[in-house]
Amino acid sequence: MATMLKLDRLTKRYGAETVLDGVSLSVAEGETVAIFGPSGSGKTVLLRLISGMSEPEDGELLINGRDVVGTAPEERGVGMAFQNFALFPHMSAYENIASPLQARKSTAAKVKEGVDRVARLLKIDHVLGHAPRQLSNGQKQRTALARALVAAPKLLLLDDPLRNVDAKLRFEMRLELPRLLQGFGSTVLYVTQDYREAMALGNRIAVLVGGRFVQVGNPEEIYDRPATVEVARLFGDPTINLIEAEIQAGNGGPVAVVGEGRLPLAPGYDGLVGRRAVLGIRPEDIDYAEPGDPQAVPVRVAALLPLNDRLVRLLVGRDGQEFNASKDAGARSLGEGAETAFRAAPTSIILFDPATGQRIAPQAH
Ligand SMILES: Nc1ncnc2c1ncn2[C@@H]1O[C@H](COP(=O)(O)OP(=O)(O)OP(=O)(O)O)[C@@H](O)[C@H]1O
Repeated sequence: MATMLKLDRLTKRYGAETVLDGVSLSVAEGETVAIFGPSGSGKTVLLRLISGMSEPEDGELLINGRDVVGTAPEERGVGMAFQNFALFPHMSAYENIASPLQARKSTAAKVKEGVDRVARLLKIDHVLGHAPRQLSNGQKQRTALARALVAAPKLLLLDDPLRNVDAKLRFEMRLELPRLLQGFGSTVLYVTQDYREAMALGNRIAVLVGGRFVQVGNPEEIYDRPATVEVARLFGDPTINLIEAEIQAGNGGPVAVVGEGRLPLAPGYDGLVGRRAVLGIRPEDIDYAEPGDPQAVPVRVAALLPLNDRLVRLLVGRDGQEFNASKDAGARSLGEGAETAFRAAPTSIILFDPATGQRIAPQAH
């Protein structure tokens, strides 16, 4: 598939601060890549460089094979929608959406056809006559999105477009948007601070931390095999459990010593025996065992916390170490104060180097 966007060692500085530190990324035509990272990591700056609103200090930026550094924004064929909606207040929703087509001097009939089509898709066709102040936040956000989509740009940049909408609409849009974007055939860069949104919308996710891509991969890859402890912590709610432990040789293979318990590891980790590692165990991967089970970690249920549709148990080991567990306890009665033990399927345990934070891949067996 053709490459629509290519960033090569793109660097942006503001004074002494390097905000983007040599980022490289190739995006295929028709692909949606979610740019995900914490606040201040450089996501908006990156979109501004691609759109031409600012210029890099170093590196290359190609759109459709053409080097666009130094070219005007309107020559780049890029559409944008931002988190703050930025609608023209004195124009109706219809006129707002129509403005990019009118700027191209399309005929009135073509403009109407284009606006009606996106408005229907985004379910705002009944409010096209309203001024922005007469629209709900969700409708404003959809109007801004419609305006970005109407000109069918080859490359669409969306900067956290759902940040300011309520939770219910955000949930709906998370489900709807991928289909919608696909329908337009655009290549999309989608900036978000919400890992769920990144996972739902991105064919791939580029994780931006401190102006660098720390991992680029598909959602499953990043969730199951995070490149670093930092990436592991950014994905998942409750946050992944991180436990530093010594690796020893057990009867059937390597085990991690956690408090008074032992957790069996995948056989590919037997090269780590005698070393320390950070274990990453996702709350949904924690299973329960009998309190005396030698292949589990004895804990007490310290608290029960409802989270969305689940119940999260805060487990405390004998040495005071805390763990979050979100799996259903099945027939076990694990109320507050219950004594139990936990285990996790060896293949679900992710290991990291305690010094560098990098993931340690299991060796093939
Ligand atoms: N025009 C500017 N002048 C100086 N510094 C800037 C400018 N624009 C951005 N920065 C700095 O660049 C860094 C990255 O900002 P950016 O807006 O890209 O973050 P972000 O990842 O989009 O964050 P958020 O998710 O909160 O929107 C910040 O430290 C910010 O202060």
